Amino acid sequence: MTAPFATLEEFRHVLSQADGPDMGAIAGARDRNAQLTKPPAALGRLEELAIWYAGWRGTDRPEIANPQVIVFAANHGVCAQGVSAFPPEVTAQMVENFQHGGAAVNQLANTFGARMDVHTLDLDLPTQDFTKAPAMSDAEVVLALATGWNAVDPASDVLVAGEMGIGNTTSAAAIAAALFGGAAEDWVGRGTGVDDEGLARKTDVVARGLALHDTSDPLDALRCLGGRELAAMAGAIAAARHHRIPAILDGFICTAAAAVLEKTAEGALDHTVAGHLSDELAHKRLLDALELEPLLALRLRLGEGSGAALALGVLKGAVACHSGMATFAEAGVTDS
Ligand SMILES: O=C(O)c1ccc[n+]([C@@H]2O[C@H](COP(=O)([O-])O)[C@@H](O)[C@H]2O)c1
Ligand SMILES: Cc1cc2nc[nH]c2cc1C
Repeated sequence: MTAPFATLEEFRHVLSQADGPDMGAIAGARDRNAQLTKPPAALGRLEELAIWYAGWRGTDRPEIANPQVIVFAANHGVCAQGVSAFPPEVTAQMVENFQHGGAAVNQLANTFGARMDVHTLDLDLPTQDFTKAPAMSDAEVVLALATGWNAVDPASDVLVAGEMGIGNTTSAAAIAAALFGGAAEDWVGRGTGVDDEGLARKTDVVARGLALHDTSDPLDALRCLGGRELAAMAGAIAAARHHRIPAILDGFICTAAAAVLEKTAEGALDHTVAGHLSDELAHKRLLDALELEPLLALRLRLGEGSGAALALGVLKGAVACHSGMATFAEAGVTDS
């Protein structure tokens, strides 16, 4: 499928046109939920999840049969500043690992019955170092958004957008600071595990990036501070909305990319749920700013879509209960 935008302004327009959920399906799902063989609200958040899912799928009794995990990989010019515990070549090496099924996310996607696709975005062409120049041109960021958009299978029924990109927690911290304000140190964390010196360098890099660029427009924040994989995740999450495919957000980098959409068009993340709380320090701040409550908190800080893939298991459980359980009448169980 070809992305319905060729410029940032057209992308903005697409976001502004997004439809809401099917209110009839939500009402039907609420009604069904009330008849299932359990005390009222005994399945807690699973009940809300199933009703939310039903609304986006447009049926009161949905199924999850075709979840799609997509991992987007890209490289970052800002790595030259010494902001990661690992060298940039690890990005391409991990892509090979994904392709051979050897990464954590391969196992999690398999465990929860998801197809997994890997998309590289010009790995040999890192973005510009954002302390010196905008990370991407208009054309580059639009191309990355479109790559993400086009990667989504319209026939899938859940999207997990994950990423791999050495240096990208620096990019995500800078974007989060540009979108929500606060100081660089509020948003910078240890990523793959930088030491105290590395953390101080990273904080300075983010502060310099924020000082250099006019990021009052969220899409400019993405272009000037982002990476191609962040733009691709934003494009994929926007495409999911277009196709009425609920999406599960992953960790700090994925949430920063998604936040660009919400800041561009309020409500743009209504079809998403926060899969987990990452151990990257500022993820909590970012989720709070977006008023998102994560499904899981397992101290993961891996990326790749791993936390969201685990949360897919929770969502599948919620939908299976909702659509598969018997009603009080069907089971002959006495209602209250
Ligand atoms: O998802 C997260 O919250 C997360 C937190 C810390 C690190 N990561 C992963 O680690 C890489 C970025 O870390 P860094 O230190 O190179 O900026 C990138 O490949 C991410 O997938 C991911
Ligand atoms: C080994 C490794 C695997 C990853 N997966 C996502 N980010 C990563 C970063 C590193 C360094």
